[in-house]
Formats: sequence, structure tokens, C-alpha cells
Amino acid sequence: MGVAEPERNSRSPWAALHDKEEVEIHPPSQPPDGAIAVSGSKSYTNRAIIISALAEGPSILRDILRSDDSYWCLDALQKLGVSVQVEGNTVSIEGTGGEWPNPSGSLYIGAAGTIARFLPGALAAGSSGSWVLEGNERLSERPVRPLVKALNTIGADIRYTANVGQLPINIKARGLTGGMVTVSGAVSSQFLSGLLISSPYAEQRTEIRVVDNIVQHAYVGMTIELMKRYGVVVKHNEAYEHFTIEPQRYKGQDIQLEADASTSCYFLAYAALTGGHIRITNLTAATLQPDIGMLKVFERMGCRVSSDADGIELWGPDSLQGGFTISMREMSDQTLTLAVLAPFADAPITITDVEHIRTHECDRISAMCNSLTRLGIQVEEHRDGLTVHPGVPIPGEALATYDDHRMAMSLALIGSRVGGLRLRDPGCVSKTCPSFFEDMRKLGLQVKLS
Ligand SMILES: O=C(O)C1=C[C@@H](OP(=O)(O)O)[C@@H](O)[C@H](O)C1
Ligand SMILES: C=C(OP(=O)(O)O)C(=O)O
Repeated sequence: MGVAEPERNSRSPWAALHDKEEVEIHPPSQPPDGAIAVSGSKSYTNRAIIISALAEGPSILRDILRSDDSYWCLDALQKLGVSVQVEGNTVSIEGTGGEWPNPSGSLYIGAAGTIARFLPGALAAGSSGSWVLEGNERLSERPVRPLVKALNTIGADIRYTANVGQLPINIKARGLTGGMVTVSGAVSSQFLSGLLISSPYAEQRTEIRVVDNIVQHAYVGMTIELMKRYGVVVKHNEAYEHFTIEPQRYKGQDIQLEADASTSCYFLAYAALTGGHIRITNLTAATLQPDIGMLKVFERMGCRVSSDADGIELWGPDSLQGGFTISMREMSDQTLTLAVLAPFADAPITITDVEHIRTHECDRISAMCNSLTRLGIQVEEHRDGLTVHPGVPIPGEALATYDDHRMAMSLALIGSRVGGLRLRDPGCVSKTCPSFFEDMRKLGLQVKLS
């Protein structure tokens, strides 16, 4: 697989490490014993930003994630004329009730899948306006067709301005009619979330039927939960196959956002790999974020995990246990984390059911297989996953990070066990965790940026 040069234009003013080409990592001098408060959930932050803009009245969002993905989301709203005020990690948004003050413009959204899938419906729900939504090159390759098709079925006018099925798209607002619509969730759950977020603003009831199996159900649950906090009710069956949304309006809210469970897993994995102890001080196991499911995986690998009302902590074992096959379909952002734990386990680990991550920030299955192979680890690539065998990674030339925050954060963890691991373009972590290397340094990992 060819490795494209990172697209630094998608790095926002909230990104870190702009001037850094490489990071070199060495294990901590002793196993870590520390605590960290992780920044806000990307998924909740971008949902809350968009729903607050659609709402009637003001909203305050506390402890947002400050990263590229949330920056581009707020930037798009400001370009749409929405009044947004950012003070540290707190954002105040004046809801527009679904009418966008700036009737035209070009909205650049970097590499953020959430914005690409949540904003089109919100824009189309307005009664007038015409905007072009564009992202970086990789985001333009990622699928949007099922979403566009579904939104057009309920009255939207969305057209591709370059290649069919890809960003950029032109959204002409003329209101949504509602009605019956089908959508696919097999490639991305975000299509359904985007459709749900905009549906209450349709003229009539919207009935959504999912035609296949959604890849990560919990993200749909998070969407419905947040909609409810803004006063909008979604009726659905337990399996998330059909949904009914009556015309309703979001009401502005004051929301305390949760910490990001996906990001938390890198710090927990660090303890798992080093026989150390890490406590996440601001996330509980009660979260709806699916990646919390990694706690069970860590336990299965021999870690001790404890969670209470204040946080989650993990103690790494003397040696990690492997020898299992696991479907990561419902928490597939953690595929890469598990793949870097696997060489240090006592038997192979096979990950299945994650073909859809080939259309994430990079083809993650291929990229991880390639990276582990370069480190001398035996891997087998499958259509829908990979098998990783135990081995000792041997760092050689600096590894590519594929402009993928999760590739960078996962591969960095290997450096907690073997000295001299080098990664190119460490700044790509800014998509969701600009402070990653600084945070890891504070927890004892030896990090040299150049
Ligand atoms: O709705 C969301 O916030 C997300 C849904 C998931 O995407 P897919 O359903 O496209 O895999 C996940 O991988 C992504 O990081 C965030
Ligand atoms: C798939 C991811 O992001 P996106 O929101 O761009 O889909 C991710 O963060 O792993």
C-alpha cells in the first residue's frame, strides 16, 4: 500500500506539533503509576456542536474536545453565520432553529467523518441556502453515498460537485419533507446518526429502516441519547432496525461532555503493556461510548481493571495473554490498539468483522499489517481483519503514520516496550488528541520530538 504524504492543510489551529517531522520513543525507566484526565469525546463534541446550532436558544458545552475534528466543526458553523464563542474548553452556541444566517459559502471540514456525515442533513433542513462541503483528500475518498441518497429521499437537494459518491457535495437547502426512507449502516453507522440528527426538522414524520447490519450500534445509541437531552424523542426497536421521528425542535442545553473513551484506551493500553498502573480520572464504565468494551478485552489479556463512580484504572500483568479470536465490529476504533498489544501476548490474536475500517482515515487493516511486518512481526491480513503473532518488534526506519491519529497513537505504544521506535508525522494525532505525546511523556514514556 502506498503511503501518501500527510495532508497538513487539514491540521487546524488547535493542532500540535506543526513543525515536527518525527518522534522517537523509548520505554519508561520504570512501569508507569499515574493518573490522567482525558479530554472530551470527539463523538459527543461534534454531535453536541451541530445539535446546539440546530436548537432553539443558547447552549453551553463544557469540556469539549479541542482538536482538529472539533475545530473544523465550529469553524463550519461560524462560516454559516452561527454565533459561537470558545473560552478554553467551554463553547457557547446560539441556536439558529435550523435556519443558517449565511446563505452560501464553502465549508472545509478537514478529515472529520463525523462532520461529513452529520452536517449535510442539518444544512438541508434549512429553508434556503447553498453550500459546498469539502474535506481533505482522504475524507473525499470515504463513503457518503448512502447518506446523500437517504437525505435526498426525504426531500434534500444534495449533489456531487466532482466525483459521484464523494465529497465535495453541494447542499441546497429547501427543507426536508420526511416520509419513509431506507439507509445502509454496514459501512458506517454515521450515515444513520446523520439522518437521525436532521429528521426532527422535517415537515412530516420520518420513518427510517436500516437495510443491513449497522457496524457500530453504540454510536447510534449515543446519537439518540444526546437528541433526547435536547428534548427530541426517537422511537425505535431494540435492534435499531427501524426508527420513527416526529417533527420536533431541539431546545438549547447546558451540557457537560464525557471524556473520550477511545483516547482513554491508549493510556490504559500503556499500563497493560508495561505492567504499570494508569487511572483515567474522568470517565466511568457507564458510558455509552463503545470503546469502553476494551476493558473486557484488557481483562481477557490478564489485566486487572477496576472502575468506580470517579474513574477507571488498570494494572498491567507480568505477561499478556493471547490465543483468541475476537470480533471488533462494535468497537472497531480499538482494532489498532489491540493489534499493537498482540505481539506482546503469549499466543496469536485474530481480529474479525472490521472490513469497514478499510474506509477510515486510511485502510487501517492494510496499514497495520504493513507496519507490524516492517517491525518483524508475523501478521496475516484478512479481508475483514488480521491475525497477529507473538514476537519482538525490531524498530528499523521511521514508520509511516498514514495521516491517521489512531495509527500514530497505537504504534507509539510499541515504543513502551522496545527502544528506538520512530514514527513520522507525529502531529497527525491532532485529529482527536493533540496532547497525546505530551500526555504520554508526563506518564513516563520517553518521547523525543524532532
Ligand atoms: O458516530 C461517531 O461518532 C463515530 C462512529 C464510528 O464510525 P463508523 O460507524 O463510520 O465506523 C467511529 O469509528 C468514529 O470514530 C466515530
Ligand atoms: C473513524 C474515525 O473517525 P471519523 O470520525 O473521521 O470517522 C476515528 O476517529 O477512528
